[in-house]
Amino acid sequence: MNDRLVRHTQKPPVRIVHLGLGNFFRAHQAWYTHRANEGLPPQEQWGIAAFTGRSTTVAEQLEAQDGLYTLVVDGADGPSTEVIASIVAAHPGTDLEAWHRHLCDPAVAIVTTTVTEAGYKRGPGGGLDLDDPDVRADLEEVARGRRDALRTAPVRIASGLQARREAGVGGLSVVPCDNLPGNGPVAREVVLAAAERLDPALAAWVGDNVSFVTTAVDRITPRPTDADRATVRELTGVDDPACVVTEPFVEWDLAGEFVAGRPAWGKAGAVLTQDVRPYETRKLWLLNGAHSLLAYAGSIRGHETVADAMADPEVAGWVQQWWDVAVPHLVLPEEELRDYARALVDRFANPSIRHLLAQIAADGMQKIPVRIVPALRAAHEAGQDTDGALRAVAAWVLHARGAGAPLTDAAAGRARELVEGDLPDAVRRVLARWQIDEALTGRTVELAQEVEGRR
Ligand SMILES: NC(=O)c1ccc[n+]([C@@H]2O[C@H](COP(=O)([O-])OP(=O)(O)OC[C@H]3O[C@@H](n4cnc5c(N)ncnc54)[C@H](O)[C@@H]3O)[C@@H](O)[C@H]2O)c1
Ligand SMILES: O=P(O)(O)OC[C@@H](O)[C@@H](O)[C@H](O)[C@H](O)CO
Repeated sequence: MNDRLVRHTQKPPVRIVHLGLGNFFRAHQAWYTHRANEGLPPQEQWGIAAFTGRSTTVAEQLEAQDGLYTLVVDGADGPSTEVIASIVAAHPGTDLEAWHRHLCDPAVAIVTTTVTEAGYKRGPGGGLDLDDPDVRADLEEVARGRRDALRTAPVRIASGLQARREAGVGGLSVVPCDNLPGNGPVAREVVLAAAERLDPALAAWVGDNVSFVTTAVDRITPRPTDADRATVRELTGVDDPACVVTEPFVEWDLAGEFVAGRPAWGKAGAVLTQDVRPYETRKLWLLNGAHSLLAYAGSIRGHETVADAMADPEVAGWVQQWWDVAVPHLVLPEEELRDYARALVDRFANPSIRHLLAQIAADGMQKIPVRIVPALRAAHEAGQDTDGALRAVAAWVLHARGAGAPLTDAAAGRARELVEGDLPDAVRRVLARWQIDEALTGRTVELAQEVEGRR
């Protein structure tokens, strides 16, 4: 029998709890933790108890193989495989009993999250969206003294911290790992707002005992396919339904205090720094901004994946034009930024990474304002050409009107309202919502027609 996915050594203790057990977490934070654990006796290692958002599938798959899974790293040198052993317990997000139990464990020092940008449940002003039906349902649930059916990340974390405070086991650090600027302060604000509603004394305790670390994260990790699973079978002889395929490039920058300790992530190349902002903004604008442009304009042109869209010279030219708008408004040295962009061309073209544009297209209402609009505004104010950025906005308007990848957005209703009617009216409303000079309406309409006309 092939015992590749059987644990031969003692499991490390749970010291990290993760919310959002998806593909990226398994390619990134779990990989860094696995590498940091290497060479340490099991008792000194950091084990992770990971929770899905709600579904049970990945948790069941991982539990069936003792938390072990195959990570395939695929790039120019061909694929290599590694069994990752840092996840020691996997739970469906609906298992609130396990969630609270782990958070009361004095050995647990860190909560990491990958719950998507929309998962932080921010309202138009940036704070916790108290009008969100799921947030309201969660707050009503806790008001009734119940903790066993919570759905949203902010209330789940606040409720876990409440249990921890009641258990008297001290503070911990929350480490959000989603692509949004200032993810530490964002997580702090929504968790504190939820804690305040649970109990003002809890909010004060969180303020004094819980730190929120800001991170910039990078590793392109698409949703695995049946073909990926077949590749793992060929390479290892094992059928691993929980396998993940990722690229060789990996980056993690972290700034903030770890009040109860952390793994030696630096051993695996993570950068512990004072300020992640220059790296975070570079990545968010150049990588994620280009991804969003590709997702909308590329899918309208009939492409299915990032690599397909980048093979279309016209679309690749649009990406370069976006970088030309963004680069002058980033703070790192221009040569370093141009090198990063050149490397992105190869990363995007990696044929082994089938990254679906439809997956990246999700939640544009949350993403465009943070990855495209700030550079657009800065370029416009400086009197520079903004076409590269405006095209992304134009393509999103078309997408929200039904072109290209299907609209999947936590704010889909609001998006549809914004873009209904004549195209110029739709563009005008979108520019107003994102505080972009309405004088750019005519040019945005022309760029939309250009993208659409070449569908
Ligand atoms: N995939 C990547 O290449 C990549 C790279 C960098 C950062 N990220 C960040 O990680 C996030 C997740 O990406 P992924 O590829 O792992 O996606 P995924 O779909 O594989 O996993 C997402 C996980 O988050 C959970 N989730 C979704 N919405 C939630 C919510 N509202 N509340 C709580 N949990 C929720 C899901 O149930 C799932 O467990 C992205 O949105 C992005 O912010 C991804
Ligand atoms: O949902 P998003 O857009 O935040 O993420 C989709 C991709 O752009 C993203 O996952 C990148 O692959 C990743 O950010 C690379 O590090």
